[in-house]
Amino acid sequence: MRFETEIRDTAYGGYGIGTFTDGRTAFIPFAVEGDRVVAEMTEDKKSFIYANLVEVITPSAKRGEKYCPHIGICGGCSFGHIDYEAQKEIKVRIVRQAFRNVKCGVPSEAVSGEKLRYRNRVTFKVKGGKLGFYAFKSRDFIEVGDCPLVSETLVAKCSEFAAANVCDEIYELYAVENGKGGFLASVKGIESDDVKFVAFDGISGKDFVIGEEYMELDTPLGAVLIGGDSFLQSNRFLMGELQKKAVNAAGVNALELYCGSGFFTIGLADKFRSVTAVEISKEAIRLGQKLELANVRWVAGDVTKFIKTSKGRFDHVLADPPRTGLEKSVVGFIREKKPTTVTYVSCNPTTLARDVAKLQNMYDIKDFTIMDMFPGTHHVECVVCLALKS
Ligand SMILES: C[S@@+](CC[C@H](N)C(=O)[O-])C[C@H]1O[C@@H](n2cnc3c(N)ncnc32)[C@H](O)[C@@H]1O
Repeated sequence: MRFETEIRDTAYGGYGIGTFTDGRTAFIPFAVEGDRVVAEMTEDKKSFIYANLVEVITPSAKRGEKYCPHIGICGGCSFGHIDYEAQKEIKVRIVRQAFRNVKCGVPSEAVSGEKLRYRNRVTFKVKGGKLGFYAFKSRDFIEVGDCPLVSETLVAKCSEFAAANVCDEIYELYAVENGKGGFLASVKGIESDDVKFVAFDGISGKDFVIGEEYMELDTPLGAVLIGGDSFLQSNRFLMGELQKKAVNAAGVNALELYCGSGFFTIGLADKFRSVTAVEISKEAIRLGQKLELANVRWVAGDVTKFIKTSKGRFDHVLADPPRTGLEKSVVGFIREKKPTTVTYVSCNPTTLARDVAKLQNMYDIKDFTIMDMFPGTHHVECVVCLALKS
């Protein structure tokens, strides 16, 4: 069913918020506050609805120049239709809304860098030798050839790879670069055994590894190692600033939870007498160990299991969990261990605010930074530094 509505707000997830004919809230992707639009209901969720954007009748002043012909179709750029200054303003507001029940000052601006070509890692879908993505909320392959969020060298390398590894099935190509000519990739979802993968510096798949397994990434705090499969901060222009912000602490014993292959650990190792770094990915831990940091104990395992047996005393905890945030037991562990300082790095303001709220009667927020690590999308990174109340 089609309806016309004014877009009054923009939600986390990148949806414009309008009103359905019966007064219920309508979430409309690729619409932005200030638009007047025609939309079509796609999902009835009882208390609200989802709708597709059919036509923009009056465009909002917050609409921006289209930097890619696939905006509005591709599932990648949920904020791609919005002017960049407005994107940042909306993200800051979303963080402030998430923290409305937490007593603390939330910054009024986001730290930002380049808005295009910032990504040093990407997951393309590849079909018939062509690069693409899935369309928004679907499994329909759309050929893109390029993605303006991804560095030109990485796109070129992925195109070369796709052309050399033609397959009728869609496969997923995850690729990373280190900015000094190194590339690694992993491929997934191949149903045919006939394809022999070639043409990359290092590539891993379900049952094979060809070439290099890892490479060095230079960071302001030293070189770390990254694999074709392990987590890597994806904004090459801002990752250094994030790293310095996250390790801005000092003391005796630090505990780092969700440490990946050591992007923050190298900084903590300089500032603390001992560091315990916990991560579920064995590959990432193996790469961390290769850094040979004498005062770091690497623990491969689930954080929730680690805290059950940990007897250590820590004066600092750094946590950088996935979007789901900290498990209840991890928040409980921090409350029980009472480290003097806690740094929480998060890519989801909702779970961040939920967890900080549970710590706020014991901790003061000493520093809060919002970083726009993901221009063109609704995602936003925050670093919150907490200090134990005296
Ligand atoms: C946002 S990434 C941060 C990685 C690292 N701090 C960095 O900047 O490269 C989150 C990490 O948590 C790890 N992880 C997810 N669930 C976990 C769990 N239950 N226990 C331990 N590590 C986990 C993931 O493998 C991933 O490396």
